[in-house]
Amino acid sequence: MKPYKKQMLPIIIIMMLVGAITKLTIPLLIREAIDNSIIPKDKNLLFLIVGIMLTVYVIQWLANTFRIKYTNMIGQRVIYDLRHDLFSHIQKLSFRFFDTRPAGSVLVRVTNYVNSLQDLFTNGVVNLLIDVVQLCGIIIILLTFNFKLGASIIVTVPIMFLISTQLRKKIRRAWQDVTMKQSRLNAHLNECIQGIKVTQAYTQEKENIQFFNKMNMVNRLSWNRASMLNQSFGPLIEITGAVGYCILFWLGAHLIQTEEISVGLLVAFATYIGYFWEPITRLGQMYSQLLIAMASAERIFEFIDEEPTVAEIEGAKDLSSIQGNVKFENLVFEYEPGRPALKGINLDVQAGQSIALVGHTGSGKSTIMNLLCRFYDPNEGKILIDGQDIRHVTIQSLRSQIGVVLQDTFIFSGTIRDNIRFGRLDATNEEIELVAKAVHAHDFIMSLPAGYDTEVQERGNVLSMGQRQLISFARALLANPRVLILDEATASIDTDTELKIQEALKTLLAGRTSFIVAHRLSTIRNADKIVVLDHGRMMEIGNHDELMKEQKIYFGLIQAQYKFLQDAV
Ligand SMILES: Nc1ncnc2c1ncn2[C@@H]1O[C@H](COP(=O)(O)OP(=O)(O)OP(=O)(O)O)[C@@H](O)[C@H]1O
Repeated sequence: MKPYKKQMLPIIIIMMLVGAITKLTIPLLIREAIDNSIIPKDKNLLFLIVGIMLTVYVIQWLANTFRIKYTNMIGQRVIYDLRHDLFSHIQKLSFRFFDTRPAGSVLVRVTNYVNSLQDLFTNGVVNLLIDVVQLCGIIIILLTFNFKLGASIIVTVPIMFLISTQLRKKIRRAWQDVTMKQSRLNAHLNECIQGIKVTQAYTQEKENIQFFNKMNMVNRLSWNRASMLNQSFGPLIEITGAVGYCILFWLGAHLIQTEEISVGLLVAFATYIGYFWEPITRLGQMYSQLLIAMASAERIFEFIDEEPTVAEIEGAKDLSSIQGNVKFENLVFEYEPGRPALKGINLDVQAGQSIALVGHTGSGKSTIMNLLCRFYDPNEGKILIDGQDIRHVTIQSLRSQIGVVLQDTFIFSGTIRDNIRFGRLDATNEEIELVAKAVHAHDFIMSLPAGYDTEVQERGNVLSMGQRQLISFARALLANPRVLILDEATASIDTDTELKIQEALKTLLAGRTSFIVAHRLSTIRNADKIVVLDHGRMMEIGNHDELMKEQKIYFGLIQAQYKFLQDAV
C-alpha cells in the first residue's frame, strides 16, 4: 500500500466510526427524552437532552465532512495511480496484443472504465463500510434492548437477502453485458472517426449512420434491461421494510401493554428501523454502481494481467554498441497458427551494407522488419546482431540501436521540433536543425508560419506526404542508429520532393546497415544486395545487375515497373 493511503486510512476509519456512533446515539436520546422528560414533564432534562442532541449532530456533521474530504483525496490518488499503471502497461504490450484489439476498446478501458471506478473509490467503498458498521450496530442495539422485539424485526433481513440474491446475479450479468456493448460501440466509433475520409470519399455516410444506429440501439436496450432490473431492487426493500414496521407496531403495542417495553423504546426502535432500511436501500442503489465498477475492474485487470508476448529473458544483458552485422538464421514465423508468413529465411548482412527487400504485396517484407525489431519473436530460427541472439539482450538496448522509418510516418501533435526530437530526447536545437538540413527538410520547415515551432496536429495533417517523410528521416538521423529499417512510401510525390528524398536517403543510409522495403527503382538499384521474397520464401539474392542477368522474378518485377512508368509517360 502506498504511503499516502497508510497515512489517511486511519483518519478515515476514525471519522467513519465517529459518524456511525453519533448517528446510533440519537434514537437512544429520543428514548430518554420521551420516557424520562416528556412523559414525566421534566423540562430541564428535556433542554439538556436537546442540547446533547445538537452537539451530537454537530460532531456527526464534522466527522462526515472530514471523512468525505479525505476519501475523495485518497480516491483520486487511487484512480491516478490506476490510470498511470494501465497506461504504462499498455505501452509495453507487444504487437500481437494490438493485432487483435481495436484501438477504441483499448481507449475505453483507460477512460470510461477507470472513471466508473472513480465513484467506487471516492465514496463507494467507505459508504459500504459505514453501512455495514451501522447495520451491525443497529442489530446489536435492537437485540440488547429487547431481544424478543429486536429478533422478530431482524428476521426479515435474511428473507430479503435470500430473495435479492437471485436478482443480484441477473443484475450483475446485465451490467456486464452493458459494458461489453459499450466497448464495442466505442471501438466502432473510433474506427469510423479514423476512417472518416474514406467514408466520405465513398459516400458511405448513410450506411455508416444506419450501422451505428443499430449498435447504439443494442446498447440502449442493454442499458434499459440492466436499469429495469436494478430498479426492482428498491421496491423489494421497501416492502420488506413495511413488513418490519408492521411487526414492530403489532408486537410493540402488545409489549407496552404487558409493560415489557416503554413508549420511548418503541419510538427508538421505529427510528432504528428507519436507519436500518436506509443503508440497505443505499446498498441497493449502490449496487448498480458497484456492479458497473466490478465489470469495469474485470476488464481493466484483463489488460493488466496481459503479459507482453515478447518478453525479456531473465538476466538479459544490454546490447553493447553494435557494428551492425545482422544474420537471419532459418527464420520461420506465423502471425496465426497454420499461416506461415516467413518460411526459412537465411541472410547474412555485413555492417554498413544496404539491403533492398522486394516482392509482391504480402510476401513477408514487413514481417522480416518486425522480427528484427523484436515486435514479434520467430516461431523457429534466430536473428543475430554482431553474433548476439537478439532474444538474449534487453529490448530497450536493441530497439535504441535500430532506427525505424515506417511508410505511415506518424507525426504526433506538437511542434515540428518536438517531432524531430522524438528521435533523441536530449538533442539540442542546433542538432535538430543540423539533421533537418542534412535531409533537406530545413527549407520547407522555415517556410512554415512558425518555422520549427509550427504546431502540427495529430498525424501531421497540415504536412504533405513528402514533408512528413523528410521529418521522419530527420528523426531517424537524429537517433543515429547503426541499423536502419525503412519502409519506403509508395505514394507518388512530385519530382522535386522525390529528388530531395533521394538526397536525404543517401545521407540517412551512409555508413549504416540498412534494410529497405524498396519501391523506388533508384533505391533498389543502389542497394548492395537485393532480396526477392515470394510467399514468405527468399527466392533470389544479389545486386541489380546479377539479378537482371538471371531473368527470373526480379527481372519480371523490374520489367513490370518500367512498363508501368512508360505507360504513365
Ligand atoms: N498482424 C498480422 N496478423 C496476421 N497476419 C498478418 C499480420 N501482418 C501481416 N500478416 C500476413 O503476413 C503475410 C506477410 O505480410 P507482410 O506485411 O510481411 O507483407 P509485405 O511483403 O510487407 O506486404 P506489403 O508490400 O503489402 O506491405 C501476409 O499474408 C499478411 O496477410
